[in-house]
Amino acid sequence: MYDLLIKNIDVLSNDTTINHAAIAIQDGYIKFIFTNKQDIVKATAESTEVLDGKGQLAAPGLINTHTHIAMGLFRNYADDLELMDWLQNAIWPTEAKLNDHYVKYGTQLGIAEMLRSGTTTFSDMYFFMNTTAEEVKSSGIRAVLSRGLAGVSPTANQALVENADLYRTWHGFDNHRIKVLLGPHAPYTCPDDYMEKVIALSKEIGAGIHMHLSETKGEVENVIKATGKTPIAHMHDLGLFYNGALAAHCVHVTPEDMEIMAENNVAVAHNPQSNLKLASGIAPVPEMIAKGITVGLGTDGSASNNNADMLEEVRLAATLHKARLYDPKAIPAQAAWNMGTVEGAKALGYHDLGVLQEGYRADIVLYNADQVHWMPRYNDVAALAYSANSSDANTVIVNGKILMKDRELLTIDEEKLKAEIKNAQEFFGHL
Ligand SMILES: CSC[C@H]1O[C@@H](n2cnc3c(O)ncnc32)[C@H](O)[C@@H]1O
Ligand SMILES: [Zn+2]
Repeated sequence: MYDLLIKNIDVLSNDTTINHAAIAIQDGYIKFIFTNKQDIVKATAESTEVLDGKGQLAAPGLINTHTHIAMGLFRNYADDLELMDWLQNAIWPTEAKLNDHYVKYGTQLGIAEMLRSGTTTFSDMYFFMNTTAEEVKSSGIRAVLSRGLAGVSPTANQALVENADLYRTWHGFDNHRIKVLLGPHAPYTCPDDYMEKVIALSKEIGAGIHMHLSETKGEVENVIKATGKTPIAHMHDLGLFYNGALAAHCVHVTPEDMEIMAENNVAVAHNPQSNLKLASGIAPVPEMIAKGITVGLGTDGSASNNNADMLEEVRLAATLHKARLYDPKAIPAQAAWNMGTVEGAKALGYHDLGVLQEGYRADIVLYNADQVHWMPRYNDVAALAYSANSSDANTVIVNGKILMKDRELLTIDEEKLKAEIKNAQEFFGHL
């Protein structure tokens, strides 16, 4: 018996579209992709639920490797500022007013937005993460959660305890639908003695690391001034990369940094929209990929993006580097799509996610491809990278479960959510 069969569907598997196929799902995995008519008739009789995918393209769900998802609460709140001004004078004073209630609805807002735009996994770094985990559990989305850690904070040691508790409670939940990492925020908030505690904790409990690194020129200059080394080289010398790491941004990295990253399994979360909007710069992504570094895509928070739409990041990744290098092949459509899916999955430690293939996890988006802006259908990867709208995502499946059907969210009460976000806006007020 199959739990779910999606039939009459075109399936994007790697770089090829398989027409008139059926996807059989069992226990959260893609069991078979059938093309033979008789097999499909038989599987239909053997399935608990059958979805008709007529006119739709099944593609892997998008994977957001770096966000602060509850920051949707501060969307369009403080714009047109560079990173440190934005953090110190707008965001951090406002975040001081956060509590479980607001993080709950901020997280729900982000999950609703992600599901509606075809994202099925997100990697988050924020506060009140037990609440975030509860929202991930109830919504059905996949997530890798890190409790943000700042060594300069009065609650720095308590935050370490909370991150360890988060790991012990949630890591591995629902066949690794939830994973947990440690989240040291950045070199400018985590002094060396604190980083040593983070590394020791990582070794003690076996948790991986997620950290902002080399985001701005100023950050790199300050670390060089203090240590004589770049942030990447300095963190390497402290031992942070003993078991790899997920590094967000890496905009200002040297060829020597890239060697360290490649040799030490440091994966990158590239956030092109946030880096542009905060005027941080453009990460040397083609150069990193050429060195063998795994690069996924992220939105960063919706206060610096200002949305959680991963299809926009795929498009930017495919176009930005062409213009920077005057090279139309710098990041081809397929490479950008892979960064938004299977490469992002690898960056988060999932090696059976991000491709529609037998034996892979069943995180699937059905796009309504029977629309004029998809036609003619020469190349579906190019369509996704260059022509599609994220609202073309019609039905979303995570871990074999349908979370959005015909654009209706099945696990989130959107009317209640919108009312709660209006209340939150009143609470936080204007700057
Ligand atoms: C300690 S929880 C995460 C922390 O990070 C802040 N943040 C949001 N966007 C960025 C960014 O681009 N670089 C560095 N820090 C960022 C967020 O507001 C939280 O305070
Ligand atoms: Zn960030």
